[in-house]
Amino acid sequence: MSEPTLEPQTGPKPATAFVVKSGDARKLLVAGQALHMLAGTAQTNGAYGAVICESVHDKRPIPLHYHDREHDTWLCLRGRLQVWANDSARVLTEGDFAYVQPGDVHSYQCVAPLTRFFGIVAPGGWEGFFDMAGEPWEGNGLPELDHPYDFSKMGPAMGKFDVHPVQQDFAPVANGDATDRVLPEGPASYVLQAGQGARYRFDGHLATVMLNGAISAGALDMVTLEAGRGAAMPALRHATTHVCAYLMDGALELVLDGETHLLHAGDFANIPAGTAYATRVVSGSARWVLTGGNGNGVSLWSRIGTATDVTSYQARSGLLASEAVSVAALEGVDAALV
Ligand SMILES: O=C(Oc1cc(O)cc(O)c1C(=O)O)c1ccc(O)c(O)c1
Repeated sequence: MSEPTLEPQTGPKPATAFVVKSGDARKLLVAGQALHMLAGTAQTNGAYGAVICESVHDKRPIPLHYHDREHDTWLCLRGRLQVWANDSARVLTEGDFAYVQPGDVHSYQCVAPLTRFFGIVAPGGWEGFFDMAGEPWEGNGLPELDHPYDFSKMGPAMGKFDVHPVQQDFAPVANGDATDRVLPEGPASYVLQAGQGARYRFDGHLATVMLNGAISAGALDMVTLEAGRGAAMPALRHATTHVCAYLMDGALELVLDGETHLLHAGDFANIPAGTAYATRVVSGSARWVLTGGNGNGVSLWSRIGTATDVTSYQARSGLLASEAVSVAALEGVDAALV
């Protein structure tokens, strides 16, 4: 398995399986925010770009804008992240998620000290915006609030990367309501509060669907998984779906293409289509997010699991991991037991 090459992406390169340990990704400074470039279009076969974004505290929101084709997501990991979408605004805290569909006007601002989010933008390629608008950031920690930033790069980058600024007022922020606790049934921009969404239990795991293909027109599936020590998934492989995993809490053993990795909070794994991968929780509990693009492979969780109202994972079945997955349940899903 090769090491990640997260240099600016200039052309297609084959996607490889790799792990990026917390803090080891290439970093860019864009308008006071530090972007950790986890995977780009070359590593994901065009499916999406994956970043961690952190800020000491943004002075102002990103200008209101829309994209013709990009799907934007924010999963708040720490602090307070204000997100505007069309005529509404919410403050996200840890575990809250927001999705904005192409064409919808949006913005965001990190509004508490040291706010951090995991972001996926689909399809891949848009993350080149950060290379064009930003500068390399080698520092540990974050830039000071008054760190200089050359704003002259922002306009050309917006012009090149499908960012259409919109002159309108920022909506006032409102508290979340019941609509923030359910997934929309079709294409729509929305906020989903932590732990809400469609939940499924599967052999000691609790899977919470944050985004699915019905909402994102097939572009993305995102699922948060939580499980206790010993919970295991058998080796699976997707024919077309590109998957990545980002660990939020605990420790997870990941067997990736036959190589065993121990992931801790903040670690990221890139899992291209065709790569066999299996997971086992090796701490008291663990929580991670799986993102799938270029296919519906990550939707397997809503197919093999049992829909539930409970909000925590349950005991394991005691079956071998490979016996717990019903092959029939995978029909129509881009996932196969290895
Ligand atoms: O960083 C994201 O977006 C932007 C940041 C800027 O400094 C200027 C911009 O115009 C944008 C933009 O969205 O166009 C970003 C990062 C991560 C993520 O998941 C996103 O959805 C957006």
